[in-house]
Amino acid sequence: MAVPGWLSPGVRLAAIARSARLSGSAATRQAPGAEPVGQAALYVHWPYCQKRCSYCNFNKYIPQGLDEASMRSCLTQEAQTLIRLSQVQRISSVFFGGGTPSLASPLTIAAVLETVSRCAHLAADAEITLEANPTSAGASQLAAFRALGINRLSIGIQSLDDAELGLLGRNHMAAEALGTLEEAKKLFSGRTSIDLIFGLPGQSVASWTRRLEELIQLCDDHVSLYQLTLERGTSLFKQVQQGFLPMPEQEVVAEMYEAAREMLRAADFRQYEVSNFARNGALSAHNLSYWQGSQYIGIGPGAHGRFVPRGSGDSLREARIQTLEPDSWMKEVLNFGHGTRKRTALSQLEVLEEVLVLGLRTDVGITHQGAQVLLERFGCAGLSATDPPHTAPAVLGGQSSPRDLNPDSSSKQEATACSRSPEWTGALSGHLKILHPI
Ligand SMILES: C[S@@+](CC[C@H](N)C(=O)[O-])C[C@H]1O[C@@H](n2cnc3c(N)ncnc32)[C@H](O)[C@@H]1O
Ligand SMILES: C[S@@+](CC[C@H](N)C(=O)[O-])C[C@H]1O[C@@H](n2cnc3c(N)ncnc32)[C@H](O)[C@@H]1O
Ligand code: SF4
Repeated sequence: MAVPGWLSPGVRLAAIARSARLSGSAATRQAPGAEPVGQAALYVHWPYCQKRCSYCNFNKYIPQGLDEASMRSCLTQEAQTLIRLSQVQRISSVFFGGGTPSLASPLTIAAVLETVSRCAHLAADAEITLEANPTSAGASQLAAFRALGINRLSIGIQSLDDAELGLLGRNHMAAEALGTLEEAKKLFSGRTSIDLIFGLPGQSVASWTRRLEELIQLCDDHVSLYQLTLERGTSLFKQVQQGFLPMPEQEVVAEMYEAAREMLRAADFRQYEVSNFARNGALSAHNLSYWQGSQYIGIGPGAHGRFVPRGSGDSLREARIQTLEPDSWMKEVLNFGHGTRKRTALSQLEVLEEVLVLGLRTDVGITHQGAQVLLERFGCAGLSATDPPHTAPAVLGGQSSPRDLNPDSSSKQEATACSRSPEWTGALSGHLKILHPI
């Protein structure tokens, strides 16, 4: 299963399993995988931060003599190359993530948006998100970002406790976070999101819920809650390994999560994904498009993408990763027009697996209607999602059980075989009955 790690920061399987119980609530969104092929979401990675947080292993660098004009020109060049390669006519949403994209100059953000609008249709009301760190440097430009077209802001508040912020190695204090939130709510009313982390060393259920209660009084209409993941290679990981910091027990962390869900529900938030809560319909269109299995293009160092490179005559969706290190990435963009380091053609079965796993993260889950669309889209029209598993001889090199149906190979020939295989459909049917037992 090749779902990128960044899709689930801090969320463990236990939490996913818990949230699967949500499956089956009001199905108002588009069926998974039903996105028109002529459109994609666009992710733009800004790889720089002012300081390394103690827990973070995302692709980020502390800049030394950053040449922002070159970075800008490479981002626009890569956006142009990959949008053309995908042949999409419409970009449905744009997300500037990082790293700390609020440290980029408004000129850079504007240049990327201008290029996107030149290469494809970007609707005036398309969701365009920027992640901001609540430092004075990050917050000072918010009005400028709003003016150039950013219409959703995601603020990395993480905690309202200064001691916890110190432990996390953040370079902001709780007061700055609250100041940035106030400012953001004026500029991005109804479209300001906050990120919080729970399950920190030394944190108790009581200290977590007290701070969360405070934030629920002050926040806007979107909250993301991430359980801390101890990532190898981070300084927090080392401190915990060496016994200097005690991690809370898993049961305590589970209690934190359940308590937070309850509090947010009481404040009219809908939990629409394992880690995400929205009220007044403020669901993130961009992040939803990941969970719905839509195409997305990733530009910038280390960005991930999932799209069909129709411009080169291909018809299979590819998982793409851009070169991680910014200077190497820039050289590649200058030489080739893009810095794609890894391309993996995905078989239809692999795409379907991703769609199923990601769909399970949402409250809508995998519905019968969505399953039908999937079956039709992946070449199995006419077979019902509730058909019993077939037992005919396997086509996939002797594999016969659902668990085995995960071919590493992604050759086009095999993908075609997969899509028509009765075993494949049977495996899917079996899964669907488990996932959505209405
Ligand atoms: C990679 S950051 C980028 C945005 C911005 N620089 C910030 O720190 O908010 C996006 C989100 O991932 C979260 N994150 C990063 N590492 C994490 C970890 N080890 N466990 C849980 N969440 C993590 C961050 O806290 C943040 O809310
Ligand atoms: C953890 S999510 C936080 C989203 C936020 N809570 C919101 O509601 O908008 C955002 C982070 O995931 C990572 N990310 C998102 N899309 C990505 C992509 N296509 N390629 C690489 N990283 C991505 C980036 O590090 C980004 O900072
Ligand atoms: S500011 Fe965000 S991206 Fe940068 S190190 Fe901290 S958590 Fe990671």
